[in-house]
Amino acid sequence: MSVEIKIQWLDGADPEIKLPSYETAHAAGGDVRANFPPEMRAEGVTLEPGARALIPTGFAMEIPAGYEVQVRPRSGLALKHGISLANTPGTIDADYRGPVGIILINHGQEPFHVTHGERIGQMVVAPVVQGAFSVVEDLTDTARGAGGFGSTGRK
Ligand SMILES: O=c1ccn([C@H]2C[C@H](O)[C@@H](COP(=O)(O)OP(=O)(O)OP(=O)(O)O)O2)c(=O)[nH]1
Repeated sequence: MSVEIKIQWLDGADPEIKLPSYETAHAAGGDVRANFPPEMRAEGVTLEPGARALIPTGFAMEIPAGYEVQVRPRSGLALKHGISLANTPGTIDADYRGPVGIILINHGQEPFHVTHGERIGQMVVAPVVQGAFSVVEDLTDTARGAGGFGSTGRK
């Protein structure tokens, strides 16, 4: 299934850069690209080891109510270069209309150069269920009870 996600290019964005794109027929995530303003296009951004940076996508978006967009790392960049997102998965709310940015972090040992148009993350559209949080005196008993944080061991 698909839902319409409206994209608006922001001032200074390069409209030649592709919109988030599904690279295979059943890809869950659409790859999203760095879209730098004109003054940054030539040099891009270099992330030193341990550094993080907000990388612009160049667009704002309108997600239908009842959905979110999750921004996730790309496994190839993670494996080869240690590049992830500092807040993975990033959450784009349906009522957000500001610039969408990708918070890259370099967990690798080498500087990583982000070029204009490079695919830096992937966007997964997901349904949202809001919780109706309420205070109660007692919670129902379960076999697990308070066991957690490794209580069942490692094997
Ligand atoms: O990787 C991200 C994460 C968030 N956002 C935008 C969309 C999202 O709807 C908004 C707020 O994100 P979030 O709720 O994660 O941030 P917050 O730190 O709780 O800020 P706020 O108080 O504005 O909600 O920022 C991005 O562009 N990229």
